[in-house]
Amino acid sequence: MIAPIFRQASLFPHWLPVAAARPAMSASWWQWVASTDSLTTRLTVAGGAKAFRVRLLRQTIGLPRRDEALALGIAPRRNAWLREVALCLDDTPWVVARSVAPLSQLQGKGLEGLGERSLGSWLFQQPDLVRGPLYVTRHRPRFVTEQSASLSDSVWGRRSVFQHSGLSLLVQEYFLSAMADDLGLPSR
Ligand SMILES: C=C(O[C@@H]1C=C(C(=O)O)C=C[C@H]1O)C(=O)O
Repeated sequence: MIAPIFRQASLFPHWLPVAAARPAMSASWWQWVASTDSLTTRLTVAGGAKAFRVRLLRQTIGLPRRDEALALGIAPRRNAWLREVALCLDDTPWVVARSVAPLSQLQGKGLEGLGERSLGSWLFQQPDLVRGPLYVTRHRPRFVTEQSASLSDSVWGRRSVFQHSGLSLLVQEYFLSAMADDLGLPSR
């Protein structure tokens, strides 16, 4: 039984440690949200015969949101590298993601030229990669709301900070209703 406090996104804190969100989550969604290996690989496998593709929505230099700067431990009014993508199966977005990194840490990493290649595929090839704790939200991804209603129709969102060779990268991923529909996953 799901505790009543979790029924409304407005009563669910913006970001909760993943273990604290577990009572509100079905076992099937837990398998996705609490996983710490490559989401790109998981989506490719779950998609079966469907083609996996990263659709680049926006890659730019701009101000992080305040909560993003806090998560990275950087000054909120400093420009950062921002990347927003939709992870699609047969052109249907299943996940939207927004990644943020401090500009000063990007030198020599080659991320500017990543384009529609998966950031995850690159990250998980790095031998010294360390992933920080996962946090979960029921709120929708605000960064895509102006672009399309279906891109912001999320079931769960999660985020964590990756560390690799002096780079801290905040990766935020929102699992969309279209993914739940295609995979027959529950509404929560
Ligand atoms: C972190 C991963 O990378 C994925 C790919 C992303 C991209 O290309 O921008 C963004 C977030 C992820 O969903 C992963 O595969 O686990």
